[in-house]
Amino acid sequence: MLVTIPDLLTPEEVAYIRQVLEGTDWVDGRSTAGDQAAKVKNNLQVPQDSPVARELSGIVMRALGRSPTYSSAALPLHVLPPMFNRYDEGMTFGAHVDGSIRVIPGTGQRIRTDISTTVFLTPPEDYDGGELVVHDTYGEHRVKLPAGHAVVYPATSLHSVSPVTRGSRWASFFWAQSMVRDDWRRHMLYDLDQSIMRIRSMLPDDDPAVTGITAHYHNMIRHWSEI
Ligand SMILES: O=C(O)CCC(=O)C(=O)O
Ligand SMILES: [Fe+2]
Repeated sequence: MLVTIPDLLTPEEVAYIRQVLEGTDWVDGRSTAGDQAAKVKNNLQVPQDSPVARELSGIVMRALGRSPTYSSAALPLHVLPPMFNRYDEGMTFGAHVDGSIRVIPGTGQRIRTDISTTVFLTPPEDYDGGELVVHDTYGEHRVKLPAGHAVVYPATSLHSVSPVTRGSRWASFFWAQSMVRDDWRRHMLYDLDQSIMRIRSMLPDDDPAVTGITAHYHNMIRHWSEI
């Protein structure tokens, strides 16, 4: 399941993050990639342990905390600190699958990467190319969103970033371990949650139909979650 989250970051947050990123050092993105991904990866990243990365990561984490869409789509158990990357003209990231296990810097805790997220930080009119291309069972999805918007997709899917042919594409990207490992189950829960919200806009919260379907949602989570 691929879910877009409009305005995850406010325009002020995007402007602040971009301003800080303007003045920071970037390193070769291959430093955090596994063997196969490193061969097809050509981008730049902010070093994960730099004070800038830590500060900006916090802004993105707080934005996730206020997003009901992220919570509902990802059902996150652990979120790795968001990182920051850029693709200047000619840069690209070929087809790869993200590494399945990553270590939370500082704590050493291992997390399983169930869900990948990209938060776009550059307005689409400022660059050509640079689409995130996600392959799933229904085919290929090309994603290029306004600055501040995010896309959430299963970390199990093959994906790539097409070459940037003009300008520079900046983004924040990160992984989460979900309480529900299976993408199809998460999809069903997300659809059910959307339907519950529509039903709740039509019926009072104490209507037996509302309590019944809400109980069903929670019982499915209880049944499927690993925490
Ligand atoms: O830049 C992006 O949108 C995705 C980055 C990515 O796929 C990765 O770092 O593994
Ligand atoms: Fe990736």
